[in-house]
Amino acid sequence: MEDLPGIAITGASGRMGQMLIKTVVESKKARLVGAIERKGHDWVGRDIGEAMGGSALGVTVTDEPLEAFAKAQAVIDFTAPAATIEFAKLAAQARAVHVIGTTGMTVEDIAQLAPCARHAVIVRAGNMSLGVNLLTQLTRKVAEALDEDFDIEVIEAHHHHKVDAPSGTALMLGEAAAEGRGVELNDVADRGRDGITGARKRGDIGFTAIRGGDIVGEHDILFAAAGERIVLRHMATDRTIFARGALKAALWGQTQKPGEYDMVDVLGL
Ligand SMILES: NC(=O)c1ccc[n+]([C@@H]2O[C@H](COP(=O)([O-])OP(=O)(O)OC[C@H]3O[C@@H](n4cnc5c(N)ncnc54)[C@H](O)[C@@H]3O)[C@@H](O)[C@H]2O)c1
Ligand SMILES: O=C(O)C1=N[C@H](C(=O)O)CCC1
Repeated sequence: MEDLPGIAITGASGRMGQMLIKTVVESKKARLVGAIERKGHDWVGRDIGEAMGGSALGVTVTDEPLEAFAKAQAVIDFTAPAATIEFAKLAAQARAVHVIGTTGMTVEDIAQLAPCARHAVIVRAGNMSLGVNLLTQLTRKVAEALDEDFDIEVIEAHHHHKVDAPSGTALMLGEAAAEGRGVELNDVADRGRDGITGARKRGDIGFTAIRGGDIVGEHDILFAAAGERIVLRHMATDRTIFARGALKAALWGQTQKPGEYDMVDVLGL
């Protein structure tokens, strides 16, 4: 048991944090060594298992990430952009693999990860599921095969707590479609239409975000032309798909050289 890679989970009380704790505890390939929450959170100082309403797991929730990371071989981090940038620096210091599921990071945020990736492995993806990462490949292929007579729209739906839009997954799919077309997503993305927008611009990739109830995550890539439409769809019904992918990335990262990777690397797609 002591030989198994030790995993620290940030944002331990969150929707994904709790799912990750369960996934690591149930795994025969890893052990839970740390649970981190933000300063002032009422779970700090409590056993994580008891705080989650179950039996004690022998891991106390801490607000001192570096202490927890120093005991870990990997950190799995589904929190918020500002927290993730700080965690990247600390994971690099601790030489721990940093698996980042956090979405809503800006280009400037992401640029701050590069110096950390000189010292430690970083695996980052807006979606850690096998299905979505496979779908990015299909999206690229379909976009490559069709010309701009087909309008591309990415439509996503998530629960009403989600704070960022478009979702990280929608942006991954948009990137894949843009790559297939041989264009830069930044040059063609049409986000947040409202009012008299004018007619749709040929070649644009549009994004629509729906927020409601407890939707785990749904993504459609629509290719719409005169007289026909193709729709590629992924529907997540359970957050375990993200947690399992993240744990797979943490284990995969143990044998990699420092650098930045994504789930396509992990899954070998
Ligand atoms: N990549 C994926 O596959 C995937 C899947 C699901 C969610 N996500 C992303 O993961 C993130 C979290 O989603 P969620 O639904 O679990 O949100 P959540 O709000 O339920 O959880 C976030 C947690 O992070 C904690 N946190 C914030 N700042 C912190 C800090 N400085 N130190 C320690 N903890 C801190 C919060 O207290 C909270 O417990 C979002 O960005 C979401 O989009 C990604
Ligand atoms: O619940 C969330 O938040 C999710 N975020 C990711 C995204 O932004 O795409 C993955 C799906 C769930």
